[in-house]
Amino acid sequence: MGIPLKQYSNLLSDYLKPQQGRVIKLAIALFSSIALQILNPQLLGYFIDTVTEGGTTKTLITIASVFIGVAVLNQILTILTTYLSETVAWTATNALCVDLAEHCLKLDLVHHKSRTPGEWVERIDGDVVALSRFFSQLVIHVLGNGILLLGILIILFIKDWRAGLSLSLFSCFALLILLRVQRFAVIPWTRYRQKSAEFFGFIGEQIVGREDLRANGAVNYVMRRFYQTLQSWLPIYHQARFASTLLWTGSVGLFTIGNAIALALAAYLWNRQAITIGTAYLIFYYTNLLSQPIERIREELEQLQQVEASIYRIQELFQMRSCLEDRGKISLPSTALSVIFENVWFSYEKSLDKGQKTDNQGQCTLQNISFNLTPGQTLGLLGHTGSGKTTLARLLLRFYDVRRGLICLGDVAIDQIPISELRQRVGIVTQDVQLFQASIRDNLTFFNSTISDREILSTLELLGLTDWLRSRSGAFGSSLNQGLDTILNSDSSGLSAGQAQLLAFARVFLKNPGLVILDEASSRLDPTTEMLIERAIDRLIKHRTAIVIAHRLKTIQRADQILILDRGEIVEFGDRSILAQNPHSRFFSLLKLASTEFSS
Ligand SMILES: Nc1ncnc2c1ncn2[C@@H]1O[C@H](COP(=O)(O)OP(=O)(O)OP(=O)(O)O)[C@@H](O)[C@H]1O
Repeated sequence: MGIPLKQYSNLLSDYLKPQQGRVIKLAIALFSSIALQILNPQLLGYFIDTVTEGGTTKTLITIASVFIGVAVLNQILTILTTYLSETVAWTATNALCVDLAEHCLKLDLVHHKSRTPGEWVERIDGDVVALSRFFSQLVIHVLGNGILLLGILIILFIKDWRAGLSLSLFSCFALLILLRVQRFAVIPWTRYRQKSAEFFGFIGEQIVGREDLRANGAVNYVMRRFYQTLQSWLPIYHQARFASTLLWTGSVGLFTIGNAIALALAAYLWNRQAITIGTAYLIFYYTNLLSQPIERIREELEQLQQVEASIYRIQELFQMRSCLEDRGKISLPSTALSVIFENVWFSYEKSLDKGQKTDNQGQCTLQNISFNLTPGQTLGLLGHTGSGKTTLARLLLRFYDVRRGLICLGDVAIDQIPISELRQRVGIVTQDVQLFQASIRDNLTFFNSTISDREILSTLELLGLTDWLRSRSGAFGSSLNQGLDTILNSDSSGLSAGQAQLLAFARVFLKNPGLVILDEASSRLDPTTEMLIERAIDRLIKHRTAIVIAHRLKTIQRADQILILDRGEIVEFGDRSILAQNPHSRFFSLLKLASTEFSS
């Protein structure tokens, strides 16, 4: 995989620079603690030599007191280091998480649909959390432990050059071996994280579809897939852990060899009276201490294997680019918007270009679509399921770009309009109303605090939702304003389909768009809700251009123009009243069919 060093340093400088002060304090605390770790054994050696040379009790007590003081100070520094490194880590990972989430939100639907929601969560949150150690400890600890290692070797050289030389050679050898071996564990850890993302994607999907799964008796099937996923995950985890265990075993073996060398060397030098017993103890102690930085560096590098996989996947996400270019600069008029489709071809398949090629069914999703709507007109969009009605609506919001042809809104080509403005001026109500676990106010305004409660309440009044809100206000007192604080459930529980759609109408109303797209609910509603919806539609489309994917006769009768799609092609387009009177038109037949159904 081999991520270039520059990418590590870029990541570090981007997210650690804003907390420079804290990082410096962390480095000072860590380096002071290292200095104390090197100093303390010297006190022990001095203590031993003082005892063997018959030093006074007072001197021994002083040395012991300083030793204890240094040990206590070291503990305090360790606590401080932990606190600072956790703070640095979480501040940096939170910032990275925000950047990644923002980046992903800007990606187009092609990217969003390429992964399940759970996979996205794992990739944005899971991978970033895995990086917390990288930010807080990796660099500082590798550097700190490198310095500790160097300090110990210098002391050993000072004590005896033979001890210094042999243990320096040993340390280099141990580090080289461990560094070589650790590379082999990167691939299993990458596979492990990918599998984890897939697993959470699977779980997320099943939770969202739990009602359908239970209703259709698919629980056993889901459980079987759950076990299968776990079964395929386990061997990958085993491989990754096995690679890490190999590293651990290797390092334990190496340190045992190191200790044996130190013991033999200390015994040899002491026998030849080249060193005192205190120094012999020090050589052994420092060799033991050597294992700490080498082991720590190994541990950090092991973390780096896991982190490297996460960094790789994070970079991959950052490198994803939206297929939609947001370079438009032309603003839309604030009135009702005209709509022009001119020879529009579209296919969901990326490889298909310019509308010449075909999709799985042998044709483009939309083919050669041309029609005009003047400002304020309502278009009734009809067609069999899968004929391309929703796709046509998605193109108007620029969720996808056309392959060929032109779409204009308010006489401006839609790729010339800034995407945020376009989506502000086009309101859509889909069948699948998405509510958030937030107050009614936030659900209606989408967290736009410039919209006043007065505006919200008058919109709800206009749409006939005041009684519904009053029933919600009960728990909060009598004030309707307080009722707006009611928290809604994200899964719309407690709301009928009609009420949820009325709330979606209110949302669009508050946006005051110049074009409204309404994908009417096909389910049958009770007469009262149906009446409320009819009234709401009338108010919503008044003084606005509207495209209504209509399922009910009443709604169709509102349309000025009718467009019928069949397998992505326009098979009829024209004035509703003219088509309704032409017995040869498809619309005439549809009306006849609908009125028969209605009367039966
Ligand atoms: N995100 C997508 N990726 C790939 N193909 C898609 C996607 N969405 C829809 N399609 C395909 O495009 C075609 C048109 O679908 P579309 O949803 O526009 O039809 P529709 O007329 O709105 O249907 P319905 O009335 O059932 O909502 C269908 O063949 C569908 O399978």
